Amino acid sequence: MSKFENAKAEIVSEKTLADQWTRLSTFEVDYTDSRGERHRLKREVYHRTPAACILLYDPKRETVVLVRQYRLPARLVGETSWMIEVPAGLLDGDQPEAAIRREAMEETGFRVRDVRFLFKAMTSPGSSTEVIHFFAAVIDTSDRVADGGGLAEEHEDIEVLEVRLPDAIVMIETGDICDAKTIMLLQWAALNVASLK
Ligand SMILES: Nc1nc2c(ncn2[C@@H]2O[C@H](COP(=O)(O)OP(=O)(O)O[C@H]3O[C@H](CO)[C@@H](O)[C@H](O)[C@@H]3O)[C@@H](O)[C@H]2O)c(=O)[nH]1
Ligand SMILES: [Mg+2]
Repeated sequence: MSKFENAKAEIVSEKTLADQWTRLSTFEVDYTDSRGERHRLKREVYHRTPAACILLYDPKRETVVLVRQYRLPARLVGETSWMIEVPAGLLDGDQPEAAIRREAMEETGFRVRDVRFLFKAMTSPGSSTEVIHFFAAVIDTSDRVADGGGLAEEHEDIEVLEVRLPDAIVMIETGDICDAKTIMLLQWAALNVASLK
């Protein structure tokens, strides 16, 4: 039996603090803790919309397709501003699989054939509603039908990289790759490379 069997949480108020690119709100929650004591908690939530990301793996060359782009928050914590990540994007109202096919094409120029859903994950559950759907697809050089690079009208400026999987794993250790969804997919690839054919 969990210690939270008798715990309870009831939202009593929500106030929007900012409502531009992403809504930020503050909540009051009446929380009855595991000892039966009641407290009023304050919690700020960043209402991120769902997203999807994908491991694109070429088994013949043992390479993964990664993208590099400007990420302001990375710079604010002292990381490089041009982060290396797996292709990813917001669902923008589409189903996760349709969205990741679209993003793979826009960002990398790869037309993916069979897409495998792996899992979904909340990326920062203490403060953000963000849920990312994780996918994998096997690709080869003939699947690259465009340059990628992102949408010019959204000022996306994306570099497409093809990196050998063992080198990408080393880049996690050196800190050259420090994006969580990318680390998760590369580690999944390292564990499951035999099933990617
Ligand atoms: N106007 C405006 N545009 C923004 C802002 N923030 C991002 N954008 C634009 O919104 C678009 C989002 O591109 P997507 O490819 O759909 O999303 P993403 O940024 O790659 O998101 C993925 O990575 C993020 C960082 O790891 C994840 O947070 C997200 O869930 C997803 O996985 C880009 O064109 C970007 O320039 C903003 O504050 N204002
Ligand atoms: Mg993107």
